[in-house]
Amino acid sequence: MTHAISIDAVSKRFASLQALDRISFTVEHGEFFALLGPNGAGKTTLISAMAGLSRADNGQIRIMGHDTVTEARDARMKLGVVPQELVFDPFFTVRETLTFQSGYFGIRHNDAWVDELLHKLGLTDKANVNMRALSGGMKRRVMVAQALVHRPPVIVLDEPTAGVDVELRQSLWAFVKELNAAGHTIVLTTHYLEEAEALCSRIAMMKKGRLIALENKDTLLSRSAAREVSLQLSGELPASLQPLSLRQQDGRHILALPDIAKLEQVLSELRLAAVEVRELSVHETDLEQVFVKLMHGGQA
Ligand SMILES: Nc1ncnc2c1ncn2[C@@H]1O[C@H](COP(=O)(O)OP(=O)(O)OP(=O)(O)O)[C@@H](O)[C@H]1O
Repeated sequence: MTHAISIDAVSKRFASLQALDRISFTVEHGEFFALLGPNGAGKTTLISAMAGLSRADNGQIRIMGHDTVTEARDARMKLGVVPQELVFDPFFTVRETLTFQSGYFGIRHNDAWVDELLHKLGLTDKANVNMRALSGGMKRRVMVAQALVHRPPVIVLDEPTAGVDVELRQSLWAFVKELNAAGHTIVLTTHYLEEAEALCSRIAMMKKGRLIALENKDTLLSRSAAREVSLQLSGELPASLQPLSLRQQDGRHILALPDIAKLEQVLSELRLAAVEVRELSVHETDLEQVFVKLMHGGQA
């Protein structure tokens, strides 16, 4: 039984920097998988190796069973990568860009699928506009379309929502969810835990070239209170909220917020007790801390 993606002991070094250090994991067919990590963790380097754009020093990567080095073309045909950077030829129209990309994969007469992609990504009325005349968000959509011209079963999105407005973010996720529901395997890299939480079933965390954790989302969430609410109050914290209290800090009460809906309950308990909220802020627990604590067996 092949995996959608299999990464086995992959290492890569740039001069003295160990960008990937014996990374191993698999992604199953139809999975929605998140790859998280701070800047410089090695996510993009790993994606480049998956796409055959760069070569690992050691180890093996297979896409739908095809080795990215010895069966590079087959592996590439099975994979669509939405790059982090906007890479395009400014003089081509959107349709030309997608038609050329189809040609790159040896696909002719791809108009019906290109039309469908344009439609799904809200680009139909931009089909004949030059790339350079598009807004950043529109260019980002073309990057997504470009990654899909060859109908790849495995799709990797490298921080597709960085610098993207809320509306595009939502429509992009709706589209990616649709692709996943249709059976595509999705790998998403992001800095945002919330995005990974909302979309993915498993979450991997990289740091300094290493895979430091790999968890089912539900396991991860059940083992960590990922959010906290900090409250400055006019009076005492009501007894009913004591169980949520984590600590007091600079005159503020810090409460655990297992899910955002709990905030409503916190506020209504305060109202009932006639305690006024002078200041309120919600913080994400740093994901890295969550993972590191999990790895060391502690509670986050
Ligand atoms: N071509 C290269 N030459 C030298 N060093 C490189 C090269 N490409 C990446 N690196 C280095 O490898 C490390 C991993 O970079 P990479 O871009 O893979 O991280 P990332 O996890 O994708 O980060 P980000 O979230 O910022 O995109 C970084 O320290 C980076 O500077």
